[in-house]
Amino acid sequence: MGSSIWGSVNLEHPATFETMAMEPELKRAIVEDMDRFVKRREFYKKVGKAWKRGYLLYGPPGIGKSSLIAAMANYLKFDVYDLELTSIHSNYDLRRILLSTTNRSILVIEDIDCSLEMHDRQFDEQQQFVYQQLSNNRLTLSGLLNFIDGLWSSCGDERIIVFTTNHKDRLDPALLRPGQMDVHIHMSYCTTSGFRILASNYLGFHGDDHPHRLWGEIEGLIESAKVTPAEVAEELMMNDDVDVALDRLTNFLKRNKVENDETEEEANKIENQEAKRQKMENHNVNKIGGGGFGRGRGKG
Ligand SMILES: Nc1ncnc2c1ncn2[C@@H]1O[C@H](COP(=O)(O)OP(=O)(O)OP(=O)(O)O)[C@@H](O)[C@H]1O
Repeated sequence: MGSSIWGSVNLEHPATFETMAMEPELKRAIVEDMDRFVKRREFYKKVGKAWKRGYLLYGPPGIGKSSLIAAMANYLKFDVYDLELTSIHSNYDLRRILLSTTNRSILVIEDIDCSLEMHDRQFDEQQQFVYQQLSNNRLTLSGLLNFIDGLWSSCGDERIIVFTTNHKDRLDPALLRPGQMDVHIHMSYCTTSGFRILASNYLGFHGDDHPHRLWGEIEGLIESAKVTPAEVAEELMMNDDVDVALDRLTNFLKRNKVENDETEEEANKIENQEAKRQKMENHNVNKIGGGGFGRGRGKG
């Protein structure tokens, strides 16, 4: 690695599946999937497919997508290449970049929703540029995947490709078809089990062994507060003192819960008003319909 064509990748990222704040079943499913994948050399050869597996990680920023990639790489002992789409200026570039990656590696393409069609027109100049580069070469992201497939079926073994997005709903449906990305991983806001892991990571504190006066309150708030593991981590890192750190976190969660409740209330109000307006409109239409605009009722 070390070449400027690659985005910055922290090879020393300490994340492991033990330190990931994620649901245990989801972690288990990912580990089992990777274990199965690395054992299937003969299978891929037999069916004549590139020995590769694609993962799509989606969820809001700060949910731990980059941390999960690091945990996967640390588990498999694979290298990580973070493909900077902005460094691609032609098919030739793409080919050269891909050929410089090694087997037993993870190729990461982050924030793929930003490099797709321009339907939402929220692109900054750099993203516009990438889009133009891709479309000038008639290369869409699903084309990019096919290109990678073709290349790897001839000269690539044990490859993982990870795409990340904050907005799965904005993706080109072609990318979501089976065969493009094998596993879709939804990463959600911090849960009770996630909080326990973060408290252990950042404070070395295990609530089950030494119940803390705020433990129950935090667990009661954490899911309705809808906060990301990164936000929880930030609060916990603010102080080494467990009492102070958990106090800070409790207040943070309370503030978030109040904000969420208010937003929800506002949304419900708007929804109710809209339903009422719709009902009135239907009522008026019925009235007008019944009142004699029907065909053939004029006096002629
Ligand atoms: N799910 C998680 N489990 C454990 N630690 C996490 C998790 N999510 C975030 N963190 C911690 O919070 C720090 C800051 O979060 P950051 O926004 O960099 O996360 P991330 O992995 O880049 O998330 P994303 O890629 O989804 O934005 C991370 O370096 C990591 O230590």
